[in-house]
Amino acid sequence: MFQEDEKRFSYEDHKTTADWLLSKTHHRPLIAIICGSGLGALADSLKDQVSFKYSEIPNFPQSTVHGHAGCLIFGNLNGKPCVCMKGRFHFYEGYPIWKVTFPIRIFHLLGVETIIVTNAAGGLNQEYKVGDIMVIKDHLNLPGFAGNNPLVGPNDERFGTRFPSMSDAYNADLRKLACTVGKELGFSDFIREGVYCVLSGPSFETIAECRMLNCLGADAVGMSTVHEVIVARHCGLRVIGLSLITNKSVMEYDSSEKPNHEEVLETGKWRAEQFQTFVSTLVGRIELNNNF
Ligand SMILES: O=P(O)(O)O[C@H]1O[C@H](CO)[C@@H](O)[C@H]1O
Ligand code: HPA
Repeated sequence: MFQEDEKRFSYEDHKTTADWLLSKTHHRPLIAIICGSGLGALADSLKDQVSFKYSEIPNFPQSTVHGHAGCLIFGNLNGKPCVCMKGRFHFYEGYPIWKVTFPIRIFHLLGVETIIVTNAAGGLNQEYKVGDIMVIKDHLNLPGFAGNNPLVGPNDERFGTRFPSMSDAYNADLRKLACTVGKELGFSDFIREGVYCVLSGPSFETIAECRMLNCLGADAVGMSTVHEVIVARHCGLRVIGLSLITNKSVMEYDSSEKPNHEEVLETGKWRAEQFQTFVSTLVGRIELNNNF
């Protein structure tokens, strides 16, 4: 399970990447956004863009999944200075978990205060429909139960404490704001609040696994986000998570439905405009430098 043959990045390695980026752009982002599968169009709405391919950024991993372009984009969204990952890294791509979460500490060193983590997810909650947007209330870190937590290993106090709390992982004020913004936009019919569960993937869940996860309290399931959130909270970032329900999890043995990545990307395209409006309006309303 652990892929620890590579040397971990030190604090200084992270500084090298952050300083390189700061020397190449005049932008000083306070909000970071991670685009989930098929949700990369979100990054295109940034104004005054400065963009870097992951391949040109020192120490950055590469995106290998269809629907994850592999660009870091700086710019303004609804008047707020942002940096946007158009493409994230997943454990199933073969990266050690500390590499999957590497960009989060870079955001921290760039001066980011708040992170918006988005993903595509399967809907376990039987009331959820394809196209619903779930504001993440909490998570289940199933790989973490087996010791796969991105904070395993030596702790560098310059990033954060050895034992960070996760009981407040998803900021309550931001969750409330997201629900208010959803109502104001007339999106109430498809805005939900629920629990996201991460699995390592890349295989989708079996029917028995979906049933089990739902019994455990998960409303949606995916293969990302949680590790990023743990590292973000460790270094003091404020977090809001949004899942686009791209497919219904298969819960019945007589169903002929099969989850697939094409459907995930298609739903992303179908909901793209409203998803962008939602995130952009939310960004416009986030208060910055407020000592949360
Ligand atoms: O979580 P994101 O990156 O949005 O992608 C989700 O979609 C892919 C499966 O279709 C998996 O990578 C899953 O995690
Ligand atoms: N399962 C896991 N990850 C996913 C799914 C799913 O059904 N849909 C999108 N990402």
